[in-house]
Amino acid sequence: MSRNLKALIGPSILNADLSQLFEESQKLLNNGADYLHLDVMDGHFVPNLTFGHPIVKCLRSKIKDAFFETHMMVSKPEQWIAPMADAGVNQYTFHIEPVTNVEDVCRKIRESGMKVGVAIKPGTPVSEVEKYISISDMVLIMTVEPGFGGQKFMENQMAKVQYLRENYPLLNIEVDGGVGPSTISCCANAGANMIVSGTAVIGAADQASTIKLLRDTVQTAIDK
Ligand SMILES: O=C(CO)[C@@H](O)[C@H](O)COP(=O)(O)O
Ligand SMILES: [Co+2]
Repeated sequence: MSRNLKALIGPSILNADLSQLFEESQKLLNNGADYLHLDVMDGHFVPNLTFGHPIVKCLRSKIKDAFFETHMMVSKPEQWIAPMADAGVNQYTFHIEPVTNVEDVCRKIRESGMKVGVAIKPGTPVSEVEKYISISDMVLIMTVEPGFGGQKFMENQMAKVQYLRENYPLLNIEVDGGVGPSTISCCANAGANMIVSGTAVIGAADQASTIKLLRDTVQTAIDK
């Protein structure tokens, strides 16, 4: 794999104690998280609700320098670009499934100063997202049906990761859903370099060593 790639671990705070959002987030960063993955759900694109830009803005007011990725599980991603940029988001990752003009959304995200992530659900073919790689900074391959933390990792999604890594050696490929110590080798060997992990990190007795294990496994596969 290309040595120019970097293994990055972005814990999801979805299953954390959200009444302590700042403390939980700061703890993850102190324990070595490379970035925070913030799951935004609108109750329409997915059957669950979380939080939006006002909460992200509050978190940003207390955490100045961490990289924030918002995973936008929403039906109208275009609607939240400006508010999320204003809230201090660094990367805006959105699902392409409900969007008719993906190029437009990518351009608007970039113009607002954020990085662009494009995401697909397990049922969406990789060819659907491949079209947008040249105008994106990252592709997210979901390894569960989006909507809830704590689900079982879908190993059959690794074929998509493998295909992308073989064809795009420098692409940032993120996986999200059911990723933890027992599934990380699968992700690393397929070629993912950006790892979202929720329950496995939040619930770990030792967060720092869990984050390190995830990162070391991925970096070792990259350096092979
Ligand atoms: O986007 C999602 C779920 O829709 C994820 O970010 C998960 O919330 C990650 O949590 P685990 O599956 O690792 O518990
Ligand atoms: Co997510």
